[in-house]
Amino acid sequence: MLFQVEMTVKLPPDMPAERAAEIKATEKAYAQDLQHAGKWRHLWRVAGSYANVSIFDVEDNAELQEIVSNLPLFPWMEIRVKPLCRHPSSIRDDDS
Ligand SMILES: O=C(O)C[C@H]1C=CC(=O)O1
Repeated sequence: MLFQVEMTVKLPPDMPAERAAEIKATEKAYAQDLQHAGKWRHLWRVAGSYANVSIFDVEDNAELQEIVSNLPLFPWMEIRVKPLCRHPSSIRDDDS
């Protein structure tokens, strides 16, 4: 199942820079592992914002919940999820 997930990160301004850097490094490793595993298909920065638009390819809602809630930045994120399905006018034969 494909989902579009929009994540907006709002770190507290008083979080020490070293702590923020540590969380971001852990987040990067987690995100890259999921990309290598094919679960996190696309990861795009929203220009001008500390936000991303991502496409996840997961088994079901429960797997998406598991992945997203384990993001190291999850406590400081606003997340919006939209389920996706194929568009009848798409010129592609599959969801690539
Ligand atoms: O930077 C972000 O958009 C937040 C988060 C998502 C992947 C990652 O490495 O950090």
